[in-house]
Amino acid sequence: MSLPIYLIGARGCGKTTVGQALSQALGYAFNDTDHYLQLTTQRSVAEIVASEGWDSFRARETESLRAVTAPNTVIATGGGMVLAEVNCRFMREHGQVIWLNAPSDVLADRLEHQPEAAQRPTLTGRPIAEEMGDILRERAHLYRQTAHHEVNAMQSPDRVVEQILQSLSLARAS
Ligand SMILES: Nc1ncnc2c1ncn2[C@@H]1O[C@H](COP(=O)(O)OP(=O)(O)O)[C@@H](O)[C@H]1O
Ligand SMILES: O=C(O)C1=C[C@@H](OP(=O)(O)O)[C@@H](O)[C@H](O)C1
Ligand SMILES: [Mg+2]
Repeated sequence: MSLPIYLIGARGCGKTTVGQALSQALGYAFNDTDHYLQLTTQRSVAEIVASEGWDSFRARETESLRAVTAPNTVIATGGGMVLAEVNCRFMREHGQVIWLNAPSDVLADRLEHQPEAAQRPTLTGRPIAEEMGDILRERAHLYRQTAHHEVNAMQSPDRVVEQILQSLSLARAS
């Protein structure tokens, strides 16, 4: 039995994409807190936020984190998971936490190509490039202090997976 692996980081850093590939590489299950929420509520993130507001979405997100936590599982979290200290503590106590780090211009570029508006309603009302700059300024310290390992997310998904595996095996060996 191995501890769950949590992927954290801002929108567009690749948590969902890399998480699926990492789970296959390890032979683990895969889960995603946003997918879990969509499945259990039958609503998109945008619909939940529009009808209940962000505070309610954040409360549901905390419940999802607990619900999807299981051994031998890779868990892609939503970008705002670290906003609640209780979530940060929970992830550090229950598994290995990996931060997929990329600069705001790279994130904005990915999100402009693949906005997935139902999954990512605006956080600030500002244009995406400015929004991602604001978000990283606000959250970078939370990602940094919550993560056991930081990985450069500006590489191909396969390379990111390799780097994560390397970080985890080095951690096990030491
Ligand atoms: N390492 C990567 N290199 C290039 N594009 C990526 C990478 N990881 C993810 N993407 C692309 O960026 C977008 C957001 O990826 P996603 O996995 O949904 O990110 P997150 O779950 O962190 O918001 C998708 O279009 C995806 O194909
Ligand atoms: O950064 C955020 O606050 C959010 C990121 C989204 O997930 P991804 O990071 O998977 O896009 C989703 O949870 C929601 O729109 C809020
Ligand atoms: Mg995602």
